Amino acid sequence: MGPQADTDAALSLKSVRRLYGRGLGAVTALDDVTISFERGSFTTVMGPSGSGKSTLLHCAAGLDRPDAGQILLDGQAIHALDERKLAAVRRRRVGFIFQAYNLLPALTARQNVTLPVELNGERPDRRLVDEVIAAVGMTERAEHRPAQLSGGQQQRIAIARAMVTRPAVIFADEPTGALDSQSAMDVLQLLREAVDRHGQTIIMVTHDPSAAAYADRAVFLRDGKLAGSLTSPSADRITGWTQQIDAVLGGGSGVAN
Ligand SMILES: Nc1ncnc2c1ncn2[C@@H]1O[C@H](COP(=O)(O)OP(=O)(O)OP(=O)(O)O)[C@@H](O)[C@H]1O
Repeated sequence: MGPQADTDAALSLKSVRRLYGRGLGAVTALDDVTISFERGSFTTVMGPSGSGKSTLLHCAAGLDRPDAGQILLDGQAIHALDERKLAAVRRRRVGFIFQAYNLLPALTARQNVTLPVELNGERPDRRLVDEVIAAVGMTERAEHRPAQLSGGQQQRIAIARAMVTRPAVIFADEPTGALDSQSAMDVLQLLREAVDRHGQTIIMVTHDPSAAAYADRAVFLRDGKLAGSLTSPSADRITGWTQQIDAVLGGGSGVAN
């Protein structure tokens, strides 16, 4: 990549640094990170606890601001925006999927899906809402409230909610961390379909090599730096790669926990 961030990518970070605290206690959570995410690609971000995965996600999604560097989201420079403009970026250009689903308990599944559209001051397009609810296999249960749904079903609704604004990037933070293995596979398959059928761009943090194997690329962070990447990663290759960098750099990576 040249000296500028990649304007064609869905998301591009150039020399991004994020420091927490000052003086002797300062922590460099992101240390000169340069990386691009192509449109319509599925990337997983891996690395040991404290390596900077959440900080990367938060800076890239406009939830946090870097101390240095550039971040282009859907071609827009977001690294220097004020809080009001960043909030607009979060509402319109990104979708979020969290480990704890984060659905509103008083709303039905369908109302949870339409909420981001309404928060943007727009009227939900019924056909699009039906389409995303059908895409996650929740048509039959769309009028249920979250408490009446299993964890896997709640996460499917969270995926529909993330897709409904047709964001440039969906960020998923350990989306299968609270699910049994069958529900986890269903959710990962849905994320894969969002990329393959709908051209969605997804960036997912996970510790689980078998979840990471659904992605097109796995990138590894270590001490706030990019430590390498694998394309078309299999769970075995991810585990092997992790053992290799541990052997070179020393210490446990925690990736396979
Ligand atoms: N608000 C904060 N204030 C101070 N230090 C922070 C803050 N947030 C993160 N850090 C530090 O920055 C580093 C990176 O943290 P981050 O949460 O990004 O790691 P992570 O890879 O997501 O870890 P985990 O897998 O445990 O969630 C860690 O050393 C962490 O302690």
